Amino acid sequence: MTEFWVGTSWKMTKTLGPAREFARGLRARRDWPVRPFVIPPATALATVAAELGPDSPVRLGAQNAHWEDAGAWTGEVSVPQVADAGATMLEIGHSERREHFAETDERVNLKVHAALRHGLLPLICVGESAEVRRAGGAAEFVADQVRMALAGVPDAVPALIAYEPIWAIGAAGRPAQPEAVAEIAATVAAAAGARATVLYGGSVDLGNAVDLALVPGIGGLFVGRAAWQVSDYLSIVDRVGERLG
Ligand SMILES: O=C[C@H](O)COP(=O)(O)O
Repeated sequence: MTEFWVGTSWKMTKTLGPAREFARGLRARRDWPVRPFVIPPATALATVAAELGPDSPVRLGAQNAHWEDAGAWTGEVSVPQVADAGATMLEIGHSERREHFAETDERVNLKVHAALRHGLLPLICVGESAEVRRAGGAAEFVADQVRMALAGVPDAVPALIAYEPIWAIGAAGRPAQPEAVAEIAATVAAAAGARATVLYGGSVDLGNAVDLALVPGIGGLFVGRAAWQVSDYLSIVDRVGERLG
């Protein structure tokens, strides 16, 4: 297995049946040429964890958790709760959460600390809007997001940073060019130091995965729609694994 990460977030898709089916497809896989991870909705975490089994090489993540450990926060889940359900990593600061759920840089930082307090690996999402990129401020914007997310976190603590430009995400998005990704990967590395592994996300698919995986400074791919079928996810894993292996 290379150290290169390839994972998918299901966002708000899949009830328990399809979640179980995806997890069975992962469990059936014996050899992994990359470091796999899957990030189901909170409702499916325990089911997927049970299907994967205790020693699975597939890392399980939660899409969100509150920064407090417990309390009167109706509708929220805490880091201890998602950990109890099987998560060992925590996605924080996805642009959809920043835009729709008031996930500010301050809250991102609180959630990073909460994840680390409970031994979860933070997967911190950063990325600029189309307006910021057009104005020439993408690198500075992303560097600021990274610095604020990691404020107060000791240098030696590992973290994954997913660079996901907002304009690249989703059905209306277009994948970033490798040159732009390389520039931001270097920017993130400078802001976060050696503890950070930089992933790229935003309209990754089978056709562009290798080009994006080969970008200097990129240590993983974070895939959405193109990996929501387990066979499609495994095709991306295989194609990237063949080129990096
Ligand atoms: O969580 C994954 C990213 O938001 C990318 O989503 P996408 O591959 O569907 O553009």
